[in-house]
Amino acid sequence: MARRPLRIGTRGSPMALAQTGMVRDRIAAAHPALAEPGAMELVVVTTVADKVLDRPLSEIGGKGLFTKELEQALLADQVDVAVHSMKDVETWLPDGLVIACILARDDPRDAFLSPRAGRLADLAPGSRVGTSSLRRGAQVLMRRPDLQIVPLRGNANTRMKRLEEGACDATLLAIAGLERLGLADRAQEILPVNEMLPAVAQGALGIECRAGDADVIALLQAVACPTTTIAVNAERALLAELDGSCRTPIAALAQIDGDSLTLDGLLFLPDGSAHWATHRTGRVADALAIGRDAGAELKAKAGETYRAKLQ
Ligand SMILES: NCc1[nH]cc(CCC(=O)O)c1CC(=O)O
Repeated sequence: MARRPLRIGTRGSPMALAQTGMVRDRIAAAHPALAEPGAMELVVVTTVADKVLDRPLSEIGGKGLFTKELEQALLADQVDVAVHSMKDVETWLPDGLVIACILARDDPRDAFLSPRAGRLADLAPGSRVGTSSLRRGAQVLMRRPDLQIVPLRGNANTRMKRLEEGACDATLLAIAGLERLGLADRAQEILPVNEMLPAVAQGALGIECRAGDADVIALLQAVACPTTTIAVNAERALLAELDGSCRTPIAALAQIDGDSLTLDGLLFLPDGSAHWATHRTGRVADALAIGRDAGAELKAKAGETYRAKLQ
């Protein structure tokens, strides 16, 4: 094959490099020609999220921070594909770019890490839970209003280090990320989804590319997971209905069993003082409509309270 190398854009954090390496290996396994030396090349792109570590994401400008520079590199033809955690991908993509494929989802749940307690329920009253995620903070406070939420920023390795240094008594991280880092053994407890509903698309990786790159889109289909794609698209449809950004604490998880789909969604006030829930079951074929409908239900339920507190 005389084509130039497939340039794979990635963030430079340890987790991003680990997951991009996994994606590259899956592409190589599906396309022997791309497994040849030099046929694929990783291009590390630094994003704002990798630089600004002192303020919560919700204040700096949301999850576009993880993806913007990678998208610019795609549009400027500096890379051919960009690997993302789908959780970090904005609800609306820039013109000219598409998510060409979503890979099989890893465990979507959140893990509890603490040197002080084996379980979230066992933390002493008043303990400091470090998280800058409004979604995680709100759900912790729903169960344990006695705990304190303190900000904790940085990539997963940085957060674990700050936990060890005593910046907080416990933290929560996606188990999928810990697994990719080979650090799943740090998890004291994996929280069930009825206690800690994950972020939209948590645990799923996606590959973005230029909408006109038909060859690239075609070759990526070999690593796509149809079930995960449907589930993630249902969750993203819910998010889109709520105009969700990182400023809006939203959790959603779609699960597929044969022809049937269940979708759970939660919308919170950032301080955990109120929340609204939706639970849907339906047919896989109606996934997008179920997502949109569930989002509309949450919006209607939250109504004025939500608009007044969040806008
Ligand atoms: N916001 C950063 C981020 N984006 C995706 C993951 C986890 C891995 C994934 O969902 O693919 C993480 C870290 C975390 O939340 O613990």
